[in-house]
Amino acid sequence: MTNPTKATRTDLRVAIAGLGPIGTKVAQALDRGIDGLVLAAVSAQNPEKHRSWLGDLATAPAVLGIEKLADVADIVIECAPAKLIRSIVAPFVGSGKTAVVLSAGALLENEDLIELAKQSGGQIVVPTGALIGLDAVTAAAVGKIHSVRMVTRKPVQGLAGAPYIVENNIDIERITEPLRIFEGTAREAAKGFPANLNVAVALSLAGIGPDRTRLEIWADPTVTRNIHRVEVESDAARFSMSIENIPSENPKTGRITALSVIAYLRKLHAPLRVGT
Ligand SMILES: NC(=O)C1=CN([C@@H]2O[C@H](COP(=O)(O)OP(=O)(O)OC[C@H]3O[C@@H](n4cnc5c(N)ncnc54)[C@H](O)[C@@H]3O)[C@@H](O)[C@H]2O)C=CC1
Ligand SMILES: O=C([O-])CC(=O)C(=O)O
Repeated sequence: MTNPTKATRTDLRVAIAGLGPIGTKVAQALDRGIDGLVLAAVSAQNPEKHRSWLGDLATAPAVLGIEKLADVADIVIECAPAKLIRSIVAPFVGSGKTAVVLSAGALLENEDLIELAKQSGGQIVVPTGALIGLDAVTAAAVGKIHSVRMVTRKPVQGLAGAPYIVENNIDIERITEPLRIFEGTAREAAKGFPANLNVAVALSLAGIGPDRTRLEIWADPTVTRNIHRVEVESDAARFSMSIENIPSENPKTGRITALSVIAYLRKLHAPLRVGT
């Protein structure tokens, strides 16, 4: 028997832009069922490549170009190459909808998207992703944060090909011990490592901004995980946190990133929300 007091609600329609390790896992989780949400559409560069597993889903989503997603969905999960951020996010936030942005580094060069969301009543959500503790950082930022420092260590294949490494002719392929390859701000890291250090930008947006958040990056042949250690000094608390991410099929991307998006989606209609 149905509960007569239970309000009826229309499911929110979710679109996924980019079917790499993040998009694939989130699509499968939505298909298995997340309360109040339905997977409406996906975008892929090469839809043919995904035909088999998409065909195994209980409910097949529409497969559309990124420019069509906002016609059929209320929320988009942007998990595509960073250069596509504007074409994915603008149609959603410009029509008062939500865009969950994984390519957080690219927000710094597309800050007007935040203004667009403000004008249109939309929202850009940067999930905690591959990082840890952004709830504590946003809480500390309500008071005064004095400093935020992050040290990242990645195996060589988690950094290979980054523009900063190529432009500076840094030879990391043959290193046998840890090598510090970068020291600077989160803004500088976003330019030099657009597909490797979104976490640094997410941290900076939660805290004291991309120009005051300091970062070191180490190429470390002795580790197999993407390791981030963060230290925060504030007038409310001093805290340090670290996370050791197991890489997904994309060595630059930790497995936990997709789980963070799924956790966010589960919270949207949950009767109990834990964490800010
Ligand atoms: N915020 C965070 O904590 C983290 C963010 N990221 C970022 O999230 C994004 C996605 O990560 P991954 O899934 O590992 O990336 P990926 O590069 O493995 O997958 C992206 C997918 O988008 C597809 N694509 C390319 N052009 C497309 C188009 N025009 N339309 C639709 N799809 C297109 C690609 O074929 C690929 O399958 C990246 O920008 C990555 O840097 C990754 C890890 C952590
Ligand atoms: O920030 C990123 O783009 C990815 C990352 O470091 C991780 O998954 O550990």
